[in-house]
Amino acid sequence: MIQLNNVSKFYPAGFGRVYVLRNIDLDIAQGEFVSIMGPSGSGKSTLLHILGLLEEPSEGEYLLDGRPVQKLSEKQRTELHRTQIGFVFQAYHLIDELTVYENIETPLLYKGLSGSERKSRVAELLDRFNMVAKKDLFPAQLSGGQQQLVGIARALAARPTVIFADEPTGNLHSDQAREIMELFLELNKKDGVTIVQVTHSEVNAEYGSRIVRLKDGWLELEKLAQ
Ligand SMILES: Nc1ncnc2c1ncn2[C@@H]1O[C@H](COP(=O)(O)OP(=O)(O)OP(=O)(O)O)[C@@H](O)[C@H]1O
Repeated sequence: MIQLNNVSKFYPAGFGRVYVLRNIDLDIAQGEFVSIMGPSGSGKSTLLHILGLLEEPSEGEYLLDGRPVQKLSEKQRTELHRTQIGFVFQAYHLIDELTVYENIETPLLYKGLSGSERKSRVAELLDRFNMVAKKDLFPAQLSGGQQQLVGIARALAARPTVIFADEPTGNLHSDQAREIMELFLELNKKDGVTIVQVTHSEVNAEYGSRIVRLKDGWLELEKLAQ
């Protein structure tokens, strides 16, 4: 589903370049749950942003479902983003002025769905995440864990095939973090959503079926499971 071939990312620095990612080869199959780990500054978020089409590689090729992403037009890429990809951020990135309901509905406004279809999708997510009673509250009136649930519900609203999550539990207590990880596991196992998460936590990483590690922008060789 996801294939990176020799992908690098660099930024200009003085007369040279500073490399953030170097010669990354990575294959992720549909239905996998992959955890990306590595020290601070090793390039994890940059890699996730490239995978989630939020940034472009400087070199190399990214194939998503066999299609070379760099060759797509801006319009095709936006379309792909809206239909296939959900992104979950550590800091939630909810819209403060919108209610829980409206935040979850936002990605659906661009999809040309009927009002009743939108309503039923949001209702289904509110129900699944036990947030029905909170639907008219604003993000500031929720706990961190609840805000992240809304962030995930929003990411799922358009029924993406893959979720990219950048330290989704980084701001949460361990109980809330466990709840989010259990939810990811369920989405992966039951709904077949491919999940790629960046995490600093070994405990969270173990929820994934595979852990890939970055160091100084290099992908370390994967150890085979015992
Ligand atoms: N726009 C930019 N210009 C120059 N350097 C950048 C830019 N964006 C990121 N970097 C550098 O790229 C490196 C990797 O950043 P990245 O956020 O991907 O790391 P990370 O592994 O996610 O770190 P953390 O765990 O601390 O979030 C960092 O050294 C950072 O300073």
